[in-house]
Amino acid sequence: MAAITSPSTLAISAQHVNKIFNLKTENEVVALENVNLTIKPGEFISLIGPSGCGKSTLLRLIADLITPTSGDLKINGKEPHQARLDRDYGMVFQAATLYQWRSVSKNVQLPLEIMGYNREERQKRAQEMLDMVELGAFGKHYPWQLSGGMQQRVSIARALAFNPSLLLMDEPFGALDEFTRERMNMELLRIWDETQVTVIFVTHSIAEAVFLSSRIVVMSPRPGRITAIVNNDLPYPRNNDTRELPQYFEKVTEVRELLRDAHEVD
Ligand SMILES: Nc1ncnc2c1ncn2[C@@H]1O[C@H](COP(=O)(O)OP(=O)(O)OP(=O)(O)O)[C@@H](O)[C@H]1O
Repeated sequence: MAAITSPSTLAISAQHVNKIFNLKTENEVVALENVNLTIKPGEFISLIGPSGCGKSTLLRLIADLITPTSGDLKINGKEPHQARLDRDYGMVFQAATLYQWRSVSKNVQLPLEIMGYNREERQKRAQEMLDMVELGAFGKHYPWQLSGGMQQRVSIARALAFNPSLLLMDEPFGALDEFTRERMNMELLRIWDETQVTVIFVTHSIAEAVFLSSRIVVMSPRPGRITAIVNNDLPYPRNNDTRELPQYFEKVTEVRELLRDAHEVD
């Protein structure tokens, strides 16, 4: 089931969003302070910043895994809870979180099973998704028979199986070697282009953020704030040649300096 969104609706609208953990206790942590961010459908947004600046917290607020302490947050114009019920997003984490005792195809089918698709529909859709991530021949394999990069591709196939309008990714390639990571970056851009999904991507890597994103959200810690939003007009489609462009290096330097400034404020 596709998440139906009118083209004019923002994918994400965050206005004055605050998140304080352990409010009014001695362990109080201001994880996010006055976050204002709007994301249009089809954008590729990276969240970047040092450890503890609230990147995962922002993603978890969007996914309705936690709720804001104050402020207004809408997903496709809806409350996060409603967006969750409507399955507006799929999620991919750093660890592939696949069920080792289920075949690759059965892992991709899992959300469809929960949503009540019949067996034939599930199998057809899982095969389409596995073809998309170039694992069409691996449906009968088990996750433990696949490399880390292949397992993450299965996670992406599963997250997109029910055609969500948003894909939330929390350091999905952080555990992969540099070479696999660069290949996965290119695969992800191809999938983004094919599906037109809106991506929100958490990363520690400046190079990854610049290669992938149409905009980069720079954050600083204690309290977690957005300190800059960088437009990235490097042309798509991007490929290995993109990484050699002078504009690519300029953008990497720009983001690095913004991160350094954000840290110095701390
Ligand atoms: N459930 C929680 N209870 C208390 N504090 C929390 C909780 N979750 C996160 N925090 C705190 O909120 C702040 C932001 O954490 P968050 O995990 O969002 O940062 P991050 O930028 O994703 O970090 P990293 O890059 O290390 O994953 C941190 O200070 C963290 O300790």
